[in-house]
Amino acid sequence: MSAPPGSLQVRALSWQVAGRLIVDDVRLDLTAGAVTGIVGPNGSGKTSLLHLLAGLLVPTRGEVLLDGRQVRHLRPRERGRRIALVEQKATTDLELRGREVVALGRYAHAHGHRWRPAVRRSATGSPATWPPTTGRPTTWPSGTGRPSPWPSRTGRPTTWPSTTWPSRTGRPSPWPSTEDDAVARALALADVTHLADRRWSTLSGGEQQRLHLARALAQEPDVLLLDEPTNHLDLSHQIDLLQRVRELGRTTVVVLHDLDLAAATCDDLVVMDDGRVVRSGPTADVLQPGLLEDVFAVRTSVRHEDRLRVLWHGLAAKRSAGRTCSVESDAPAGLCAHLHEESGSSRRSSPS
Ligand SMILES: Nc1ncnc2c1ncn2[C@@H]1O[C@H](COP(=O)(O)OP(=O)(O)OP(=O)(O)O)[C@@H](O)[C@H]1O
Repeated sequence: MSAPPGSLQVRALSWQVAGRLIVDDVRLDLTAGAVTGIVGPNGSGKTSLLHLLAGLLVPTRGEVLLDGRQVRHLRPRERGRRIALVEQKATTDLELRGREVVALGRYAHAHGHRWRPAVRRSATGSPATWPPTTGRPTTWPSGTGRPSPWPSRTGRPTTWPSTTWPSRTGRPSPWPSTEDDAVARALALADVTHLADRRWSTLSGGEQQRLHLARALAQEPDVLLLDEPTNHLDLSHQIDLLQRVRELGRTTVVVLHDLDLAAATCDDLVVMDDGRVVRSGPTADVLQPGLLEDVFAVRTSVRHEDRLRVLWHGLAAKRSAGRTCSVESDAPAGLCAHLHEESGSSRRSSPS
């Protein structure tokens, strides 16, 4: 029996911008179908790593392989069919309906159009024009200074795709009913069918976030990349969304800040700090109070009850400068050696 699609290998991956190493020599093996959480402090490089996995950033060194093939070398449409990314922030001033937002996820699947605008690369390596490599808008106009506005001013319909599809000649060709079915399926999977006819600008942050998930599901990807998908959701919707994601059985990489939610959801965890992976492996092995205290500067306990739980008890002593583990820090002595070993670098260890 052949292996299910969607295994990801990350080989010695680094990304540098403006002279600063943001992602530093990351090596990971993500099993097809597993849910892997990425946790780490603000600015530790989680989003950047996710964008490298999606092929949206050009690595300075190293590579990402999807089922043995370099993600960067996949044709945009194939990448759009195989990898879906839900961004942390995505907004638009366009008056799209919920259904149209989800239909954007079908771009890479729809047949009969040959329109292929060029993708320019900005100096930072981010896509500068739409469409992105994942086959849909990677970042909508958001004022973040990253990719440029979508859609362009070339006269494409602003509400596209709706009931028509732009043909090569500019005449609308029918939007296939199979596409409508796929959109309806994605709306149902994300439990947002009731938002299909709502205007985007009238939706709450949580509703928009759940529609973003539906858009990604409409891509029917092998790999689902989610950047803080629960940050606008109430507790019940957080649990519900992550359960739905688990039930999909797709290779999923999800950035989460809530360690307890990560404990409940993820098969594997990757802990990042300062651009590096300080620990990765099965969730229960990774979630150790000593490691969490050193990385997050928070005192925690980890319980194996009906499920794995992470409880926090308060702030730990301030981390030493540069997040290094030093002999003066409160971290257990063994942890320095561990971080040294895991990172394969002396950067985290104090000079002896
Ligand atoms: N294009 C860029 N140019 C300059 N610096 C950047 C760029 N992209 C990211 N950075 C910097 O890289 C660091 C890591 O950013 P990233 O968004 O990957 O972190 P993160 O772990 O996802 O953070 P958060 O938890 O706050 O979302 C940050 O200090 C950020 O300012």
